[in-house]
Amino acid sequence: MAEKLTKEQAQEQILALRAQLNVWAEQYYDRDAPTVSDREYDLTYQQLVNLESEFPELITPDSITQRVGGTVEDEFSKVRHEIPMLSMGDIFSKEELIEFDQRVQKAVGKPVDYHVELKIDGLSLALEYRLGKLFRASTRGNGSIGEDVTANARTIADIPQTLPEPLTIEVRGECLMPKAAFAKLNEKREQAGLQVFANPRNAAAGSLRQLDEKVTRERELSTFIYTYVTPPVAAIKTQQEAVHELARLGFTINETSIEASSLDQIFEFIDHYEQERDSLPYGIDGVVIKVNSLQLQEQLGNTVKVPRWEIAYKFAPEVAET
Ligand SMILES: NC(=O)c1cnc(N)c2cc(Br)sc12
Repeated sequence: MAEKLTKEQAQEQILALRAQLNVWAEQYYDRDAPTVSDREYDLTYQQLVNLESEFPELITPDSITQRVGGTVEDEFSKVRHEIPMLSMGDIFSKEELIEFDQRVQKAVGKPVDYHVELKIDGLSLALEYRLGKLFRASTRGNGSIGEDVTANARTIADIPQTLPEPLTIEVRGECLMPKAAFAKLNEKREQAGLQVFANPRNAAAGSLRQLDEKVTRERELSTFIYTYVTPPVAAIKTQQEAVHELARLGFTINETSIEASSLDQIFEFIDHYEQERDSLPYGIDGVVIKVNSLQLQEQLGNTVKVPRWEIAYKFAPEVAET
């Protein structure tokens, strides 16, 4: 017969089990790359449930056992994206950007203007409104099927719950955790003996995909919205106009974006933000260069996987502070 644990021993084991389960759940949800079998996860989860039932005074609201559902398999209902949430082609040099511009000019038969935007280090988010009310929020998932995170999105301060007009639209952007919120969260987690998040992107993903939206609310998430998906609005001819319309409707847009009629302007933007990156209050991992004309975006279309009208210029990974 195993010796009965003291309360201190039980507390230690409970914290360790929670930390491990949180890491596994985050891997399963944030990167769709589980490192353990469902069986190993479930056995460990059951160990925690047994310990907490033996020592109920040690149960805390943030324990993974306190989530509705609880196990990783059935946390979010699925959402089908009628218009797939595509990723983007990546480039890593100005020579490749010149090649991208040449491909675009060749395809449309003339030089084009671009809209240049920071690539935010967060996770993609789709927001659907019905008659001006937030109807549904979903993650990218695999591009066609994402998770319904509506309850969580309602806790994010800069997401409008109601639009100034009774519009039925879908918009998309990035959900992020600002660097200051990330530092504060990790400090709290370290003090509680919990696994810290590796970076703001994982912290945003882990926070948006919380089953308990009260936890999401505490995480100080924010958004930058950059795509007006549907319905097409005849008066909106360019990405720049689309972003201005998003701002008019109350969405948070990233004010650094510019229109560029030359590659030199784009190079200048890239150089500036590659240098300024550390001083920004949010994480970025590059620059997105989009053909500004929506008609030309339509004409260029997409390859099987990525649009032909936009490209992500990626910065070198940041050197982690030791
Ligand atoms: N400005 C943008 O379009 C933008 C910013 N940040 C991102 N992580 C992404 C991802 C896609 Br796909 S587009 C985009």
